[in-house]
Amino acid sequence: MSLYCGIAYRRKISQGYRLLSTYVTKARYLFELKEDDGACKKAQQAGAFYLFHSLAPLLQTAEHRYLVPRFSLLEVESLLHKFGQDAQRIEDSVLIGCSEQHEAWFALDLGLNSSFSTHASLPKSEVETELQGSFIELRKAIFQLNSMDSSLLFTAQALLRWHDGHQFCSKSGQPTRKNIAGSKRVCPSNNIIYYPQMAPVVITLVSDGTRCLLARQSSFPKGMYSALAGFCDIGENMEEAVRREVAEEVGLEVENMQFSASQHWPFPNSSLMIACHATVKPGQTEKQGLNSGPCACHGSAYSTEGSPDPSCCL
Ligand SMILES: NC(=O)C1=CN([C@@H]2O[C@H](COP(=O)(O)OP(=O)(O)OC[C@H]3O[C@@H](n4cnc5c(N)ncnc54)[C@H](O)[C@@H]3O)[C@@H](O)[C@H]2O)C=CC1
Ligand SMILES: [Mg+2]
Repeated sequence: MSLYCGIAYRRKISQGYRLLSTYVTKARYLFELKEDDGACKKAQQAGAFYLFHSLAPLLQTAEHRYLVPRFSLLEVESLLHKFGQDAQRIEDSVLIGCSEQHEAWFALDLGLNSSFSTHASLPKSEVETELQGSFIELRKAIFQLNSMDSSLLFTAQALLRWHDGHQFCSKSGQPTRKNIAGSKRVCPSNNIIYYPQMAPVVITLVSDGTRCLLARQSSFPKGMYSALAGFCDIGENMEEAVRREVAEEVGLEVENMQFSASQHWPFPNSSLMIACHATVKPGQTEKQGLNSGPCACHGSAYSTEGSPDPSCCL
């Protein structure tokens, strides 16, 4: 279906929302907010805002867990007013989801320099005092957040980071303009549309049927091992990326593979982590890293320096 037909179809269908599942109506509502600036602005009126400072989310502590406070549009406006800024800064916010009742959720970064040149970063510690919370690095907070909060904050951070890094058109050099939802940026001089991007990454647990292979990079903390991961090259499908990464990093040839699960991962930039299980032939389990040469560390993990650095254990 063409995009135009798709929108018309969705509008027509919207009259019959009640007949559709909650998930479908929610997905279509979010699509509408991404396409229609007026609808998205209206949704901000009754929406909820998650606040960030230089990509760190505002969190509050409660019994060894982090809570993620949300603010109404009025509360955000009043906060901005208190720090000498006007409500125009809210146009820097990005849509990150909505509730089943269609309360739209947005994220706004008060620390990044605003696209509106008059709006500088707000003072972090004064905002923290005012809001009775702390801006905490997301990586450090992950394990004290519930899964819904961490998924929303992952999305928010990735989107805020993408907008911060894509303020100019790579063809004309002119400033690009975001739509209200933040689902795209457009260059006014040539109408090129930029959409948020993420890089596909395969992460593969290799096995010979009885044992699994873990490896470590020299940048990992001591004692940390993981499955093999790598960015997909342009033109590759998932299967080719798995075969190449396993060959490159540990010198093994994959015989079979199976998709297992996937996850968005915002660090250090937005990736779509595609998790697979792969097997190598039982007779072909001699590993050969790029830097470490053949290894025969059956049963015990060891580390060599250098990167990429498959210190492995099969
Ligand atoms: N086992 C692991 O190494 C784990 C990795 N991850 C995630 O997977 C990602 C990929 O894993 P790596 O082993 O680092 O990948 P990798 O094995 O492909 O090596 C990284 C190198 O790939 C090149 N590269 C190609 N496309 C790139 C792109 N779009 N962005 C950045 N570099 C690119 C760069 O030269 C970079 O130094 C990591 O950034 C990390 O976020 C997550 C959990 C575990
Ligand atoms: Mg790798």
